[in-house]
Amino acid sequence: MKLDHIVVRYGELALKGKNRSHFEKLLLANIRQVLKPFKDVKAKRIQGRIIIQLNEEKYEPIKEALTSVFGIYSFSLALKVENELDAIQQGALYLLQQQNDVKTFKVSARRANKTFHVNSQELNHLVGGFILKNMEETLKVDVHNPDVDITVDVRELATYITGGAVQGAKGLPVGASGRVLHLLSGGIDSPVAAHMLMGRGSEVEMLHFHSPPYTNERAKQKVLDLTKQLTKYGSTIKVHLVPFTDIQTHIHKEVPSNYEMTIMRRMMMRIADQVAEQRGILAISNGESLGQVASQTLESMNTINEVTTLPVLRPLLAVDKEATIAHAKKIGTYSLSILPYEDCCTIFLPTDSKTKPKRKGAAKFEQYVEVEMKCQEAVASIETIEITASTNESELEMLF
Ligand SMILES: Nc1ncnc2c1ncn2[C@@H]1O[C@H](COP(=O)(O)OP(=O)(O)OP(=O)(O)O)[C@@H](O)[C@H]1O
Repeated sequence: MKLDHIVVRYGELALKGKNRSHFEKLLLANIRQVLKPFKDVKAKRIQGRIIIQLNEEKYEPIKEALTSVFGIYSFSLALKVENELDAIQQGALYLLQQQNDVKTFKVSARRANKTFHVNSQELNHLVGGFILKNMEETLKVDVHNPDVDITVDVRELATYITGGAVQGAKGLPVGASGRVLHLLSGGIDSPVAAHMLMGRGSEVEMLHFHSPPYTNERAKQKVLDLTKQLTKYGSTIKVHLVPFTDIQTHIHKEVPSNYEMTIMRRMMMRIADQVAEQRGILAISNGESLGQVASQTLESMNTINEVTTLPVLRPLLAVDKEATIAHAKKIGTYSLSILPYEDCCTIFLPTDSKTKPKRKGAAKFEQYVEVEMKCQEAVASIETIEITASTNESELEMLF
């Protein structure tokens, strides 16, 4: 006997009625994506579960990969046996024998296959009784708080027996809620905001503005490394790199310093709007949090938002910095984000940025900026890179 299967359960998905099959397919595709580095595994859908066959692959690294995938409620290492009472009893006994220090247990049987001749209640008794007969006398049944809960899941073609579940990332599978164009900098906040959107089923495409030679290759590399880290959560991610030097130098020359930041952000937002339109994306997102810096006041958001009619999603709007940092540490982006780098927003950074810029003021100073032409040029020069969970270090470096 061999514990060489994983049973994956999904929670919220089950609530989604007619969309269920679509979501299941997405989840399966996302699971397959993160399992790509493991050559020997196979994942398939069966009656409300996803079953992963490990073959010769080890469980631990696969467990690690699965805990990140949004849409998984929980999963368990499982023993697959024939739909026969004897095989189920032997399997459950074997599974319990693999565990250390077990004083109490219970059996939770579920019969998705109603043609199986024993119902769930009877199965609990028959399997529990068999275990008690064949284990030491000190072992007891505890239905409320057992050391081990043996689940027996009788499916159409086979029965899966498990002895405990690992919590999944929950949420919705990436892609279930459409696509969002996310403004990704190399800072702490925007990767966290992207991760939160992914958790609600959004597929994110990244838009990053860089200004060589003021920002260097390492800054670009950092954004790709952050994106690569985010692919762990269940999808491939496209990164659109926008050359921004020309626009920034132009603004720096033509606009009074206290409106430079606002006009620069409006240009970013216009470019995002155009890219979203081209790609059929319905919303833009960023890592802004209310009141954090000059550009993140309500007045500033109001003035910057004016240039797009698309919804601008701000998952971190009401989140404290401390909580954002804790989140970044949890998802593995923090150590990358704190590496020193030059963001394009910090070059030529004026010290007198208006914290309460007005729409009228912005429109007035934009008269001196070739808004349309500069945005079009920038959009035409975008470089797009697709990153997957299996893109390795050397491939990331070769992208340049
Ligand atoms: N170079 C950039 N490319 C794309 N988006 C950017 C860039 N710089 C900033 N942004 C977007 O604007 C938001 C606000 O940026 P800002 O520099 O004001 O704040 P921040 O606290 O440094 O944010 P972060 O930690 O996400 O960099 C970022 O969260 C990000 O969504």
